[in-house]
Amino acid sequence: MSHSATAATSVTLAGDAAVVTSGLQVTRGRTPVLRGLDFSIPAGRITGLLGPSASGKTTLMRAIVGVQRFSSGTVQVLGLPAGHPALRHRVGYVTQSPSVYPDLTVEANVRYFGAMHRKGRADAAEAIAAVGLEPQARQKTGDLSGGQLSRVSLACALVAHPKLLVLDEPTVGLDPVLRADLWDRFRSMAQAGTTLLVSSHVMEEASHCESLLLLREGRLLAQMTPQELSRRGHSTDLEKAFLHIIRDAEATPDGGAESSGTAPSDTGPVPESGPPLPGRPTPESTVRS
Ligand SMILES: Nc1ncnc2c1ncn2[C@@H]1O[C@H](COP(=O)(O)OP(=O)(O)OP(=O)(O)O)[C@@H](O)[C@H]1O
Repeated sequence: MSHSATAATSVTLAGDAAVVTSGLQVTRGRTPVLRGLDFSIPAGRITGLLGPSASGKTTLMRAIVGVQRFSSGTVQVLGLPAGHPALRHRVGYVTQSPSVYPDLTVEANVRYFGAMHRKGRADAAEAIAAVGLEPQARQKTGDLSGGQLSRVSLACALVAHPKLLVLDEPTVGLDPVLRADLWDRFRSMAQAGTTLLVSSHVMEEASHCESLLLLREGRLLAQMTPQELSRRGHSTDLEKAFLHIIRDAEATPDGGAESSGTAPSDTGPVPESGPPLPGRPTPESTVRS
């Protein structure tokens, strides 16, 4: 067993797992993107999904929320296959590109998405306050800054009170104060029982998470706590620690992957795929290969 494989088992799962993948393989175009992932995400915690650009973070998130075909393996979300219709009101997904209607006000956008989940005015107001956009509530979304737009998108997901919230780089473009506020918000959501999966390029943000999935080239290098990352990577600087782990993995014969599989063929079976998420006005809301 490789060093990283030992680390991969070292996060203790308390209670139920919100997400469980087994042998997950995804090919996009002709490129094998996820190469056999086996892991669990603990319920009611913040799990960070970290890895270099193009390591497969977005693809993995898409598979979890049910908008990504996979070539083989399984993904269980809150006890159901990813993309199951019963998950529509229970899983929230915020993509990297804000998916909101620019001609509507912030409030109208959030109320629109809230209505799809049978949520009303008070829920919308709460979600807008949670992302610090009360002063902009009556402004047209198209007139907002990039960081504000991202927060509208987040509010549109928060309004549904999802049990699992999947966030693709939610803090990009936010100033340090807003970033800290958002992490506080994520922490209190987790304390209230929400499971959060948050991707980031910024290793410093790993310290806000209770569990980390470290991806590289479509393989799971390790699943560990930030403290373990620091210890195993021999640095309190998590970026340096991650680099150390990557180099360590490169030095092992199997690349240090927690699990790996044969790259699937383009024409391979598609045992499971899910329906689009409802109501997201974005091309992300289609199941694609
Ligand atoms: N629609 C697509 N068709 C073909 N290949 C794709 C498609 N989308 C993504 N890929 C490839 O899949 C790989 C993983 O992409 P993905 O977006 O999942 O990575 P990521 O870790 O989220 O990257 P980043 O941090 O830069 O957003 C990349 O090599 C990318 O080029």
